[in-house]
Amino acid sequence: MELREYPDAEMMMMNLADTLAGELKNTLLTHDTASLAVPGGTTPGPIFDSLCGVDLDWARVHVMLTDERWVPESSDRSNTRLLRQRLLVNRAASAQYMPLYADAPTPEEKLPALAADLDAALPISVCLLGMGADMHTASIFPGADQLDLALHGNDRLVAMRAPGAPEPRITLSAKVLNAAIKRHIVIVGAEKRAALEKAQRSSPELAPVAAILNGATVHWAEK
Ligand SMILES: O=C(O)[C@H](O)[C@@H](O)[C@H](O)[C@H](O)COP(=O)(O)O
Repeated sequence: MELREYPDAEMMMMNLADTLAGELKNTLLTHDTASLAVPGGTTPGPIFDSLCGVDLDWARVHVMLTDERWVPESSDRSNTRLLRQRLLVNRAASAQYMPLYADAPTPEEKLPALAADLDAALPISVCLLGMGADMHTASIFPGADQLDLALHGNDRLVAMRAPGAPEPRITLSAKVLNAAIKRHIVIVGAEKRAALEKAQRSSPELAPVAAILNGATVHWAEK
């Protein structure tokens, strides 16, 4: 794992948007399409604000989430809603979005169809992940009902319920995340930095982010 420290979060977000854009451009030089996986939550909005204005051939880019909360787009909790507001706009409006949600009461009902659709966009070219202070990443939470499958199984997508998550989730598995050609993790604040350090000394069962640190670049700013 490589750790990049930044003087402040604003600079980090702009710098990271440039890095992701450069990696997507490089991928498009040698491939017909590229894929970008991004987290939801509260951290990545400013990255999306910069990235959506980048001049690249977005029509050849598949965009997906690393994980989704099982709620419709009308909910404030929907990660898709965040993407539609802040990433899939401006130049990036022509990207091909691959949703991890479909209208059904539970994720299990739609899992096979959503996983089959993802195939066209795998392996992920550029993957950005967030991390919670409880050391979850994507929706791979400590104590989740399908933790073992998400960490060690061959499935691309896993439906999860976890004590730390208010609604059912659907997440890319560690296998898919680790197959990404470029992997970045973005965290802000002293609490998450301490959690990252703890995760480096822990097993993935207790600290799921540990499962995807090898080969990743972690970007951190205190505030
Ligand atoms: O849907 C989600 O919640 C995310 O994809 C999740 O994995 C997120 O990245 C972390 O929980 C960090 O969230 P914050 O950025 O809000 O701290």
